[in-house]
Amino acid sequence: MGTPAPVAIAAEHLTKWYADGRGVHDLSLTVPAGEVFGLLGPSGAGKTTTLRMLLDLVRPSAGRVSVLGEEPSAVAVRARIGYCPAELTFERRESVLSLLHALDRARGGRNTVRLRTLADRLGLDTGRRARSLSPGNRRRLGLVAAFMHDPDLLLLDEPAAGLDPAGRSELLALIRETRERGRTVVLCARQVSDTWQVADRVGVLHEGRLVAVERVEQAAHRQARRVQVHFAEPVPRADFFGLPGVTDLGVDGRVLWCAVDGPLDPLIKAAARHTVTDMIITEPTPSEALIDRYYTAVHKPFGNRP
Ligand SMILES: Nc1ncnc2c1ncn2[C@@H]1O[C@H](COP(=O)(O)OP(=O)(O)OP(=O)(O)O)[C@@H](O)[C@H]1O
Repeated sequence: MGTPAPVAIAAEHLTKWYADGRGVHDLSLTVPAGEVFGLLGPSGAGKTTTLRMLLDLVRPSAGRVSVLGEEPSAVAVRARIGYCPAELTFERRESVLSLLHALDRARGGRNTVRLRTLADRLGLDTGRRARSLSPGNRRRLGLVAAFMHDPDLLLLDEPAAGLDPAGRSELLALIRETRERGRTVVLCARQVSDTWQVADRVGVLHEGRLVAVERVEQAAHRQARRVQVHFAEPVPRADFFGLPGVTDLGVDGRVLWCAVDGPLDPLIKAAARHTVTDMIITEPTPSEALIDRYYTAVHKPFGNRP
């Protein structure tokens, strides 16, 4: 038997109860080292609470979690994590550069070159005063602070919020490079948009429960294909009604359209009873598939637990 792959995060029945049943409930999830994991969910779903339990900023009410093989409270593990919170406020008058240098010194002072490179890449003006930064620049500063010591685990809460398209694509490039070096990234987002481009897997949180976990590349394959069939003569809709895997069926004279989840064989056999002149099959893009799975999970949990 081979050596098991290292695990970055192992959560078992992780729970944080707030009043009125809010919080995070019974979350079990394993994130292997070297994975980019997207935690998706609408506002209030429990994304931030989950990250805060990984950081020991919130203590679980029940269940347990290990981070990089340790308890989240272990001092040694803190230095190996980079965290960019969703909300960033800076009260200090000093410049962005002084702030970053102070943070670097606190971490052992080895990353002055890397912090400048990161600031340049993300377009952060390090001469400005930290407390006068725009929301987009606060996000850039938070990202530089999270990435600059090249941590083993990055926890990024809404990392693309407030960034312009150039900043977003630089962030995605940074996340990809981070994964190539074997680091682990967990990113939380309300929207699927950027996440599918960079995540290996996504999990969907809904009302504090992890209702789906899916590999991004599999989401597209598991999604129904759209099929359009053209016939030489008009066909009756009844000939195609109730075929296994066929939904959203429509027939208008000589054209039939539908969605097919699973084998195409039943549809092809039914169509072959008529003269087929054309057949067009479209696969959903990973983005369309994920958005669809996401909304299915949030509105009708499908129980695909990790
Ligand atoms: N300190 C707290 N006291 C009471 N309830 C809280 C506390 N922190 C979070 N909650 C509640 O727990 C639930 C999950 O909140 P959380 O901030 O984790 O969600 P989220 O998915 O990160 O949302 P958003 O996308 O809006 O940041 C929400 O209903 C929230 O109101």
